Amino acid sequence: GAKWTYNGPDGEHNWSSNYPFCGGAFQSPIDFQTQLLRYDPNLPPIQVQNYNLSTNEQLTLSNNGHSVQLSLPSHMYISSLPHRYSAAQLHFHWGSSNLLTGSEHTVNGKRFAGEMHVVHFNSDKYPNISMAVDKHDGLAVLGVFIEIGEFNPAFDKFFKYMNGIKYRDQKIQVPAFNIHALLPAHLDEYYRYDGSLTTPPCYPSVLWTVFRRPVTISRKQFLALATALYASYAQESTTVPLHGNYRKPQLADNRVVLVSFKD
Ligand SMILES: NS(=O)(=O)c1c(F)c(F)c(S(=O)(=O)CCO)c(N[C@H]2CCCc3ccccc32)c1F
Ligand SMILES: [Zn+2]
Repeated sequence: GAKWTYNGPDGEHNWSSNYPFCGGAFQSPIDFQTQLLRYDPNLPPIQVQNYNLSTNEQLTLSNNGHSVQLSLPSHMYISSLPHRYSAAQLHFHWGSSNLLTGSEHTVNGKRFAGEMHVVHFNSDKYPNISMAVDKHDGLAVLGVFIEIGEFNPAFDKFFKYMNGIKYRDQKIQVPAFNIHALLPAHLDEYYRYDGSLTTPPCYPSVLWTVFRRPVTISRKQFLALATALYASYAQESTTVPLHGNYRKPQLADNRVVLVSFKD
């Protein structure tokens, strides 16, 4: 599709000229404002299966020009939703080296340092993510806020390979590891709403689950993420740093955000 960026003439305010859904309803991310929240006691804890991958599996770590993404095998899935949602990939959104605020969702205007998304597709109904990506019940994304704090050994399982994918479309194979270790504590506490892809084509096809509790990574780990990658190709003479890859909050319209916690 047409090229798009997070800033400049192809930035998010112009996405809708090439990608009409980006100007439509049910867009993501949104700001989780207290007055939008409604406690729902029937929201079950999130349960995932087969996230503890064996180290003799290999995953593809790639720089797609918009984010760093890690491919995930489809035998990983979410088991606590009405349909089975099988994993496809995980990726990140972050700020920049001097702007430690790059999450997409915000909580009463508070922006976290970054946000991880684990993208799944409805494998009960669709054979692969390409067939699911534009269907109303096609995708389920788990969102995890990232804060600066303690060093996080789980993230280093692939952060240490970032120098191999500095430029757009570079990819490497990395040993698989326990993806569950990337998730926060308390998978029973989360925000839930109907939304969209936060990048073009912005299809309103995502059941969002954003965990209340953040994970922490160290400042050194965050800077590695925020400064290692370029959105430009290796052979290009002008380098374009890959940072600030987060969409601003969209209108909630009259959407309700369900929460699984009372406080
Ligand atoms: N924030 S977000 O909405 O979760 C989100 C991103 F922000 C994001 F950058 C990506 S991307 O890395 O693929 C680059 C642009 O599509 C995705 N990809 C998804 C949806 C598009 C098709 C597809 C096909 C295979 C695997 C994953 C995906 C994405 F879903
Ligand atoms: Zn994302």
